Amino acid sequence: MHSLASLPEEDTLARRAALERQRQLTKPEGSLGRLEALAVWLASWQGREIPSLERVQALVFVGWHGIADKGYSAYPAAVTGQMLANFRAGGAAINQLSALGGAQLSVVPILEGQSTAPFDEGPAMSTACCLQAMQMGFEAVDPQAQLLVLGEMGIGNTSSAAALCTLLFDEPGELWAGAGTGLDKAGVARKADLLESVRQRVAKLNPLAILAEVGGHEIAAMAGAMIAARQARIPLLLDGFVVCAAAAVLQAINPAFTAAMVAGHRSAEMAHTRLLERLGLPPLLELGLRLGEGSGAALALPLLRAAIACHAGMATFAEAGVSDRDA
Ligand SMILES: Cc1cc2ncn([C@H]3O[C@H](COP(=O)(O)O)[C@@H](O)[C@H]3O)c2cc1C
Ligand SMILES: O=C(O)c1cccnc1
Repeated sequence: MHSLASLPEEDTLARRAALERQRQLTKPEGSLGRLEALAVWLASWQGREIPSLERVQALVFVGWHGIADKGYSAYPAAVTGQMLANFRAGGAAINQLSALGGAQLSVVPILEGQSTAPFDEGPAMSTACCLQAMQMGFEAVDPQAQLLVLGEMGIGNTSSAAALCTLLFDEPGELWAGAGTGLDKAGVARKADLLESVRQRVAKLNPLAILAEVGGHEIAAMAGAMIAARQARIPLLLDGFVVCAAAAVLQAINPAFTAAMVAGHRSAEMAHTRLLERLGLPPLLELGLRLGEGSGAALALPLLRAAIACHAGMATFAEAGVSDRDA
């Protein structure tokens, strides 16, 4: 996975060309708002003045969590494997939304049949296991993809993601505990206690050690995929709280990671707002989703397509014979 200390930069020439093109298109400067920035962002990471989204990859990683047997999710741990079958049969939300957004979906179980250890007792994963899961994610990325959408499935993984945030930012667990699949108030309070006890138990660790300590296999795989994408300069569309927690691990290693990321949506999971602020990423959509699977990112894909459609298809002032403001 090479060094994470130096990451490839965006293509500043492509960026400048895209900015210049935006200036010449037949609209008041800035009038397409974030669509303009999205087109320029895609151009700068794809390294071309006019970006393309013909080849979009959606990767959903599935992981099994030891903590899921301890009542921190509203649903039983068995749902993880059952949903894996549902993804394969085409029956999950992400199957519909990735098809609608024009993404090629792959579902990748990470260390199937092997749960992480419950992190209330000790480390969730060994370092070797964490690296293995990261490697699986790394290798799942299509090097030719023009954009990557990541998603996850794993009952218990909002506890894992919240524990990651608690340790990465060294903040009280109650700031990061949310309802996940639908815990009630008492359930969320118990989840906050879990996070706080982990914070007391675990000494200050580096970000990768934190990932092994409280992460899930699918979260480690997402981190690996994010590294692969970044090293290939593939821009990344983020989903909800759990995907963003994987991104936070990388941001803690190198803050430059987030430059190639856009947040597809703000999830209804309470702490996602706080996490997006920490990542410095304003969300594109806010629809009250709290599903995961990459659903919120897939839903934002048509916005990126709209940005490119305008960027690529609009006439310039010169082409259309329309007077520019200084004329
Ligand atoms: C049927 C079903 C489908 C899902 N698809 C995603 N999740 C989401 O819920 C889980 C995290 O929430 P918690 O930490 O509360 O368990 C993850 O699997 C996540 O992807 C689902 C959950 C369920 C029940
Ligand atoms: O925001 C998310 O990613 C999320 C929220 C609830 C359940 N699973 C995922």
